[in-house]
This record gives sequence, structure tokens and C-alpha cells, in this order.
Amino acid sequence: MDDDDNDDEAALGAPGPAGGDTVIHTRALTKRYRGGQLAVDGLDLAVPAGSVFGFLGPNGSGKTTTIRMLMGLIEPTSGTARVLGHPMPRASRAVLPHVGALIEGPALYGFLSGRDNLLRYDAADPTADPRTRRARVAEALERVGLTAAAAKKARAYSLGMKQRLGLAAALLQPRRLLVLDEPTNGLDPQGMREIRVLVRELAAEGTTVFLSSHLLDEIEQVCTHAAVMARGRLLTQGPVADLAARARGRLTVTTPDTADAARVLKEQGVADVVVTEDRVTGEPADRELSALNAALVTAGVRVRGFGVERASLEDAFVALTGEGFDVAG
Ligand SMILES: Nc1ncnc2c1ncn2[C@@H]1O[C@H](COP(=O)(O)OP(=O)(O)OP(=O)(O)O)[C@@H](O)[C@H]1O
Repeated sequence: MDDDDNDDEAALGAPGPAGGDTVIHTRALTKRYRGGQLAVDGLDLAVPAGSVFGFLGPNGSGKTTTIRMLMGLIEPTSGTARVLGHPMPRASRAVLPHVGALIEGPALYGFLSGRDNLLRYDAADPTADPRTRRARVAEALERVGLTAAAAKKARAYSLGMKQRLGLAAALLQPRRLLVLDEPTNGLDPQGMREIRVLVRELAAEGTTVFLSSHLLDEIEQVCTHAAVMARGRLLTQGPVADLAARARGRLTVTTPDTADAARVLKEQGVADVVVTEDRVTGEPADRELSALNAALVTAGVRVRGFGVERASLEDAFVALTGEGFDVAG
């Protein structure tokens, strides 16, 4: 342990060398598994304090491996990871009490009630105060909506309830950072909504939330920032609004002269032209939209509507990779 890293807990209040505004900071973080699989390849990640940060990528793109390195569960092959300003895994002991994590589903004892699972979990945490244990457990159960089911055995819980119990475990103490690996995986729409509401509440209280997902719309709904992974590499990161804005949305022309409009748009280099009733849509090339409009008018097309839809994160992903976002992985 060297002086530079201030690994003792007291120092965690102060910003680390990476700066106080970044709660997760990695540089060229790389993991090659023993079998030779390059799971994470030169990752430079910067998660701003106070953000709800979506870590997005298809199954197998390296999200879980990254999270396990961030939490000090596995060693990187090369590169560095800092969490709350301190190096991982070296500063795990000082950092982890400030981090609530839900990784690869909660480890629960089916024969214990939800409440007893949390009591037991808290008792295993040397930083937890036993005097406040029961009150903190009750509060966490309330927070995730499990108070009524607290006395039920965990094995009788639905998947959504188990996931919420896992979240409650992460919330037994105030946290500066929450790391959630696919928190809505396997949940029904209602369960997903509940988790989203909870994430928003936690963020509103100032907790930075880092959550991985393979669902684009989920990231768009809850996240302020996102990073997009594919095949172990980072494609892009930044505020969600900027990521989407970087991609151009689809051009939509409303006209009674759809056949002529489609022909003119194709001549002008618009790709993927699709005609539906009184609309022609397509992917505009990198040229002035006003020139496209002028070409339509010059060709005698009666243009009743002309515009570009707001680009979605999916548009951005497709633009980045040249391929669709394959949810099934
Ligand atoms: N323990 C391991 N040993 C060898 N290879 C592994 C190991 N764990 C993961 N991998 C491989 O590393 C790559 C990245 O996996 P990882 O689980 O990090 O991706 P992911 O984006 O989290 O996907 P998922 O959502 O399916 O977990 C995959 O090709 C996977 O097969």
C-alpha cells in the first residue's frame, strides 16, 4: 500500500487522484481469461458522480467481467480500475463498504425468510452496526416493497421479489455507489417498472447508480449517461441525449406522390427507402436536408410533411456498429 493511494477508509471522503467527479474510472482495463478469451479489451470508462450510468451491450460483450473487476472480485490482466478514487482490487476493503452491489443474482438462503436473509447478510458485514441492524433491515424491506412478504421463506419468492431482496441487501447501509448487473433480467414488465422507479429514487437522493443491461429502451428510460460495449470493446460513452443525437434519425416525407418521392430520395442517396401509405421514410446520407427537400419540390412532389425523427439509442448503436442490437446475444 503506498501513500499515494490513501487506502484507509477515512480518506474515502476526499476525492482520489482521478478527481472527485468520477466515481468509476478505468484506464486500458483488460481481461483475458485463462482459456485465452479476451473478454474486456482496453476499456477507458468514466462514470460521473450523480449519474445513472447505463452499461449497455449484448450478452457476452464483457459487462459482467468489467463489473467483477470493478468490484475487486477478479484481477485485471492489465490496465487499472479506480472506484471512488481508489485502485481496485487493492483498496477493496476501504471502497466496498461504500458500494452496494447486485451481481449475477442475489445469493439467498431459500430456507430463511426474506427478513432473516437480510439480518444474516448484515451480520456478515464487519462494518455494519449490530445495534441498528433490525431497523436498517426493516427500512430496506420497506424501500423495496417487501415488508408484507418479509416473514415468507425466500424460496417462495418470485424472481422479481428475489431481485428486490437482493437490492434491499445492497441498501442496508447508505451507499455512494450502487452497481447493479442486469437488475431487471428475467423480470416481468411490472417488476421492471418497480426497479426503474427505485433506481430513479436512489439517484434523486444522490447515489450514483451503475447498471448493466442488454435492453436499449431500459437505458433510455432511466439513465442519464451510457457506455456501449460490443465484443469487449467500448464503442462510445457519454450523456444518453448526446449519444442519440450523434446518430441521425429516419427521414420521413409525407406526400400523396409516394412513388415519385421514393425515386427522388433514392437518386439523392437516401438509403433504405420504405413507402407506407402517404409516407416515405429512409436513412438520409450526410448531406443537407434542405437540399433533399428542394430536390423533391423541383421534381413536382407535393411535400406535406418533411422531417427527421429524433434518433434513438438504437439508431446510435446501429450507426456505430453497422449492425442491429441483437438482444438475444
Ligand atoms: N470465467 C470465464 N472464463 C472464460 N471465459 C469467460 C468467463 N467468463 C466470461 N467469459 C467470456 O468472456 C466474454 C464476456 O463475458 P461477460 O459475461 O463479461 O459478458 P456480458 O456482457 O456480461 O454478458 P452476459 O450478459 O451474458 O453476462 C464472453 O465471451 C464469455 O464467454
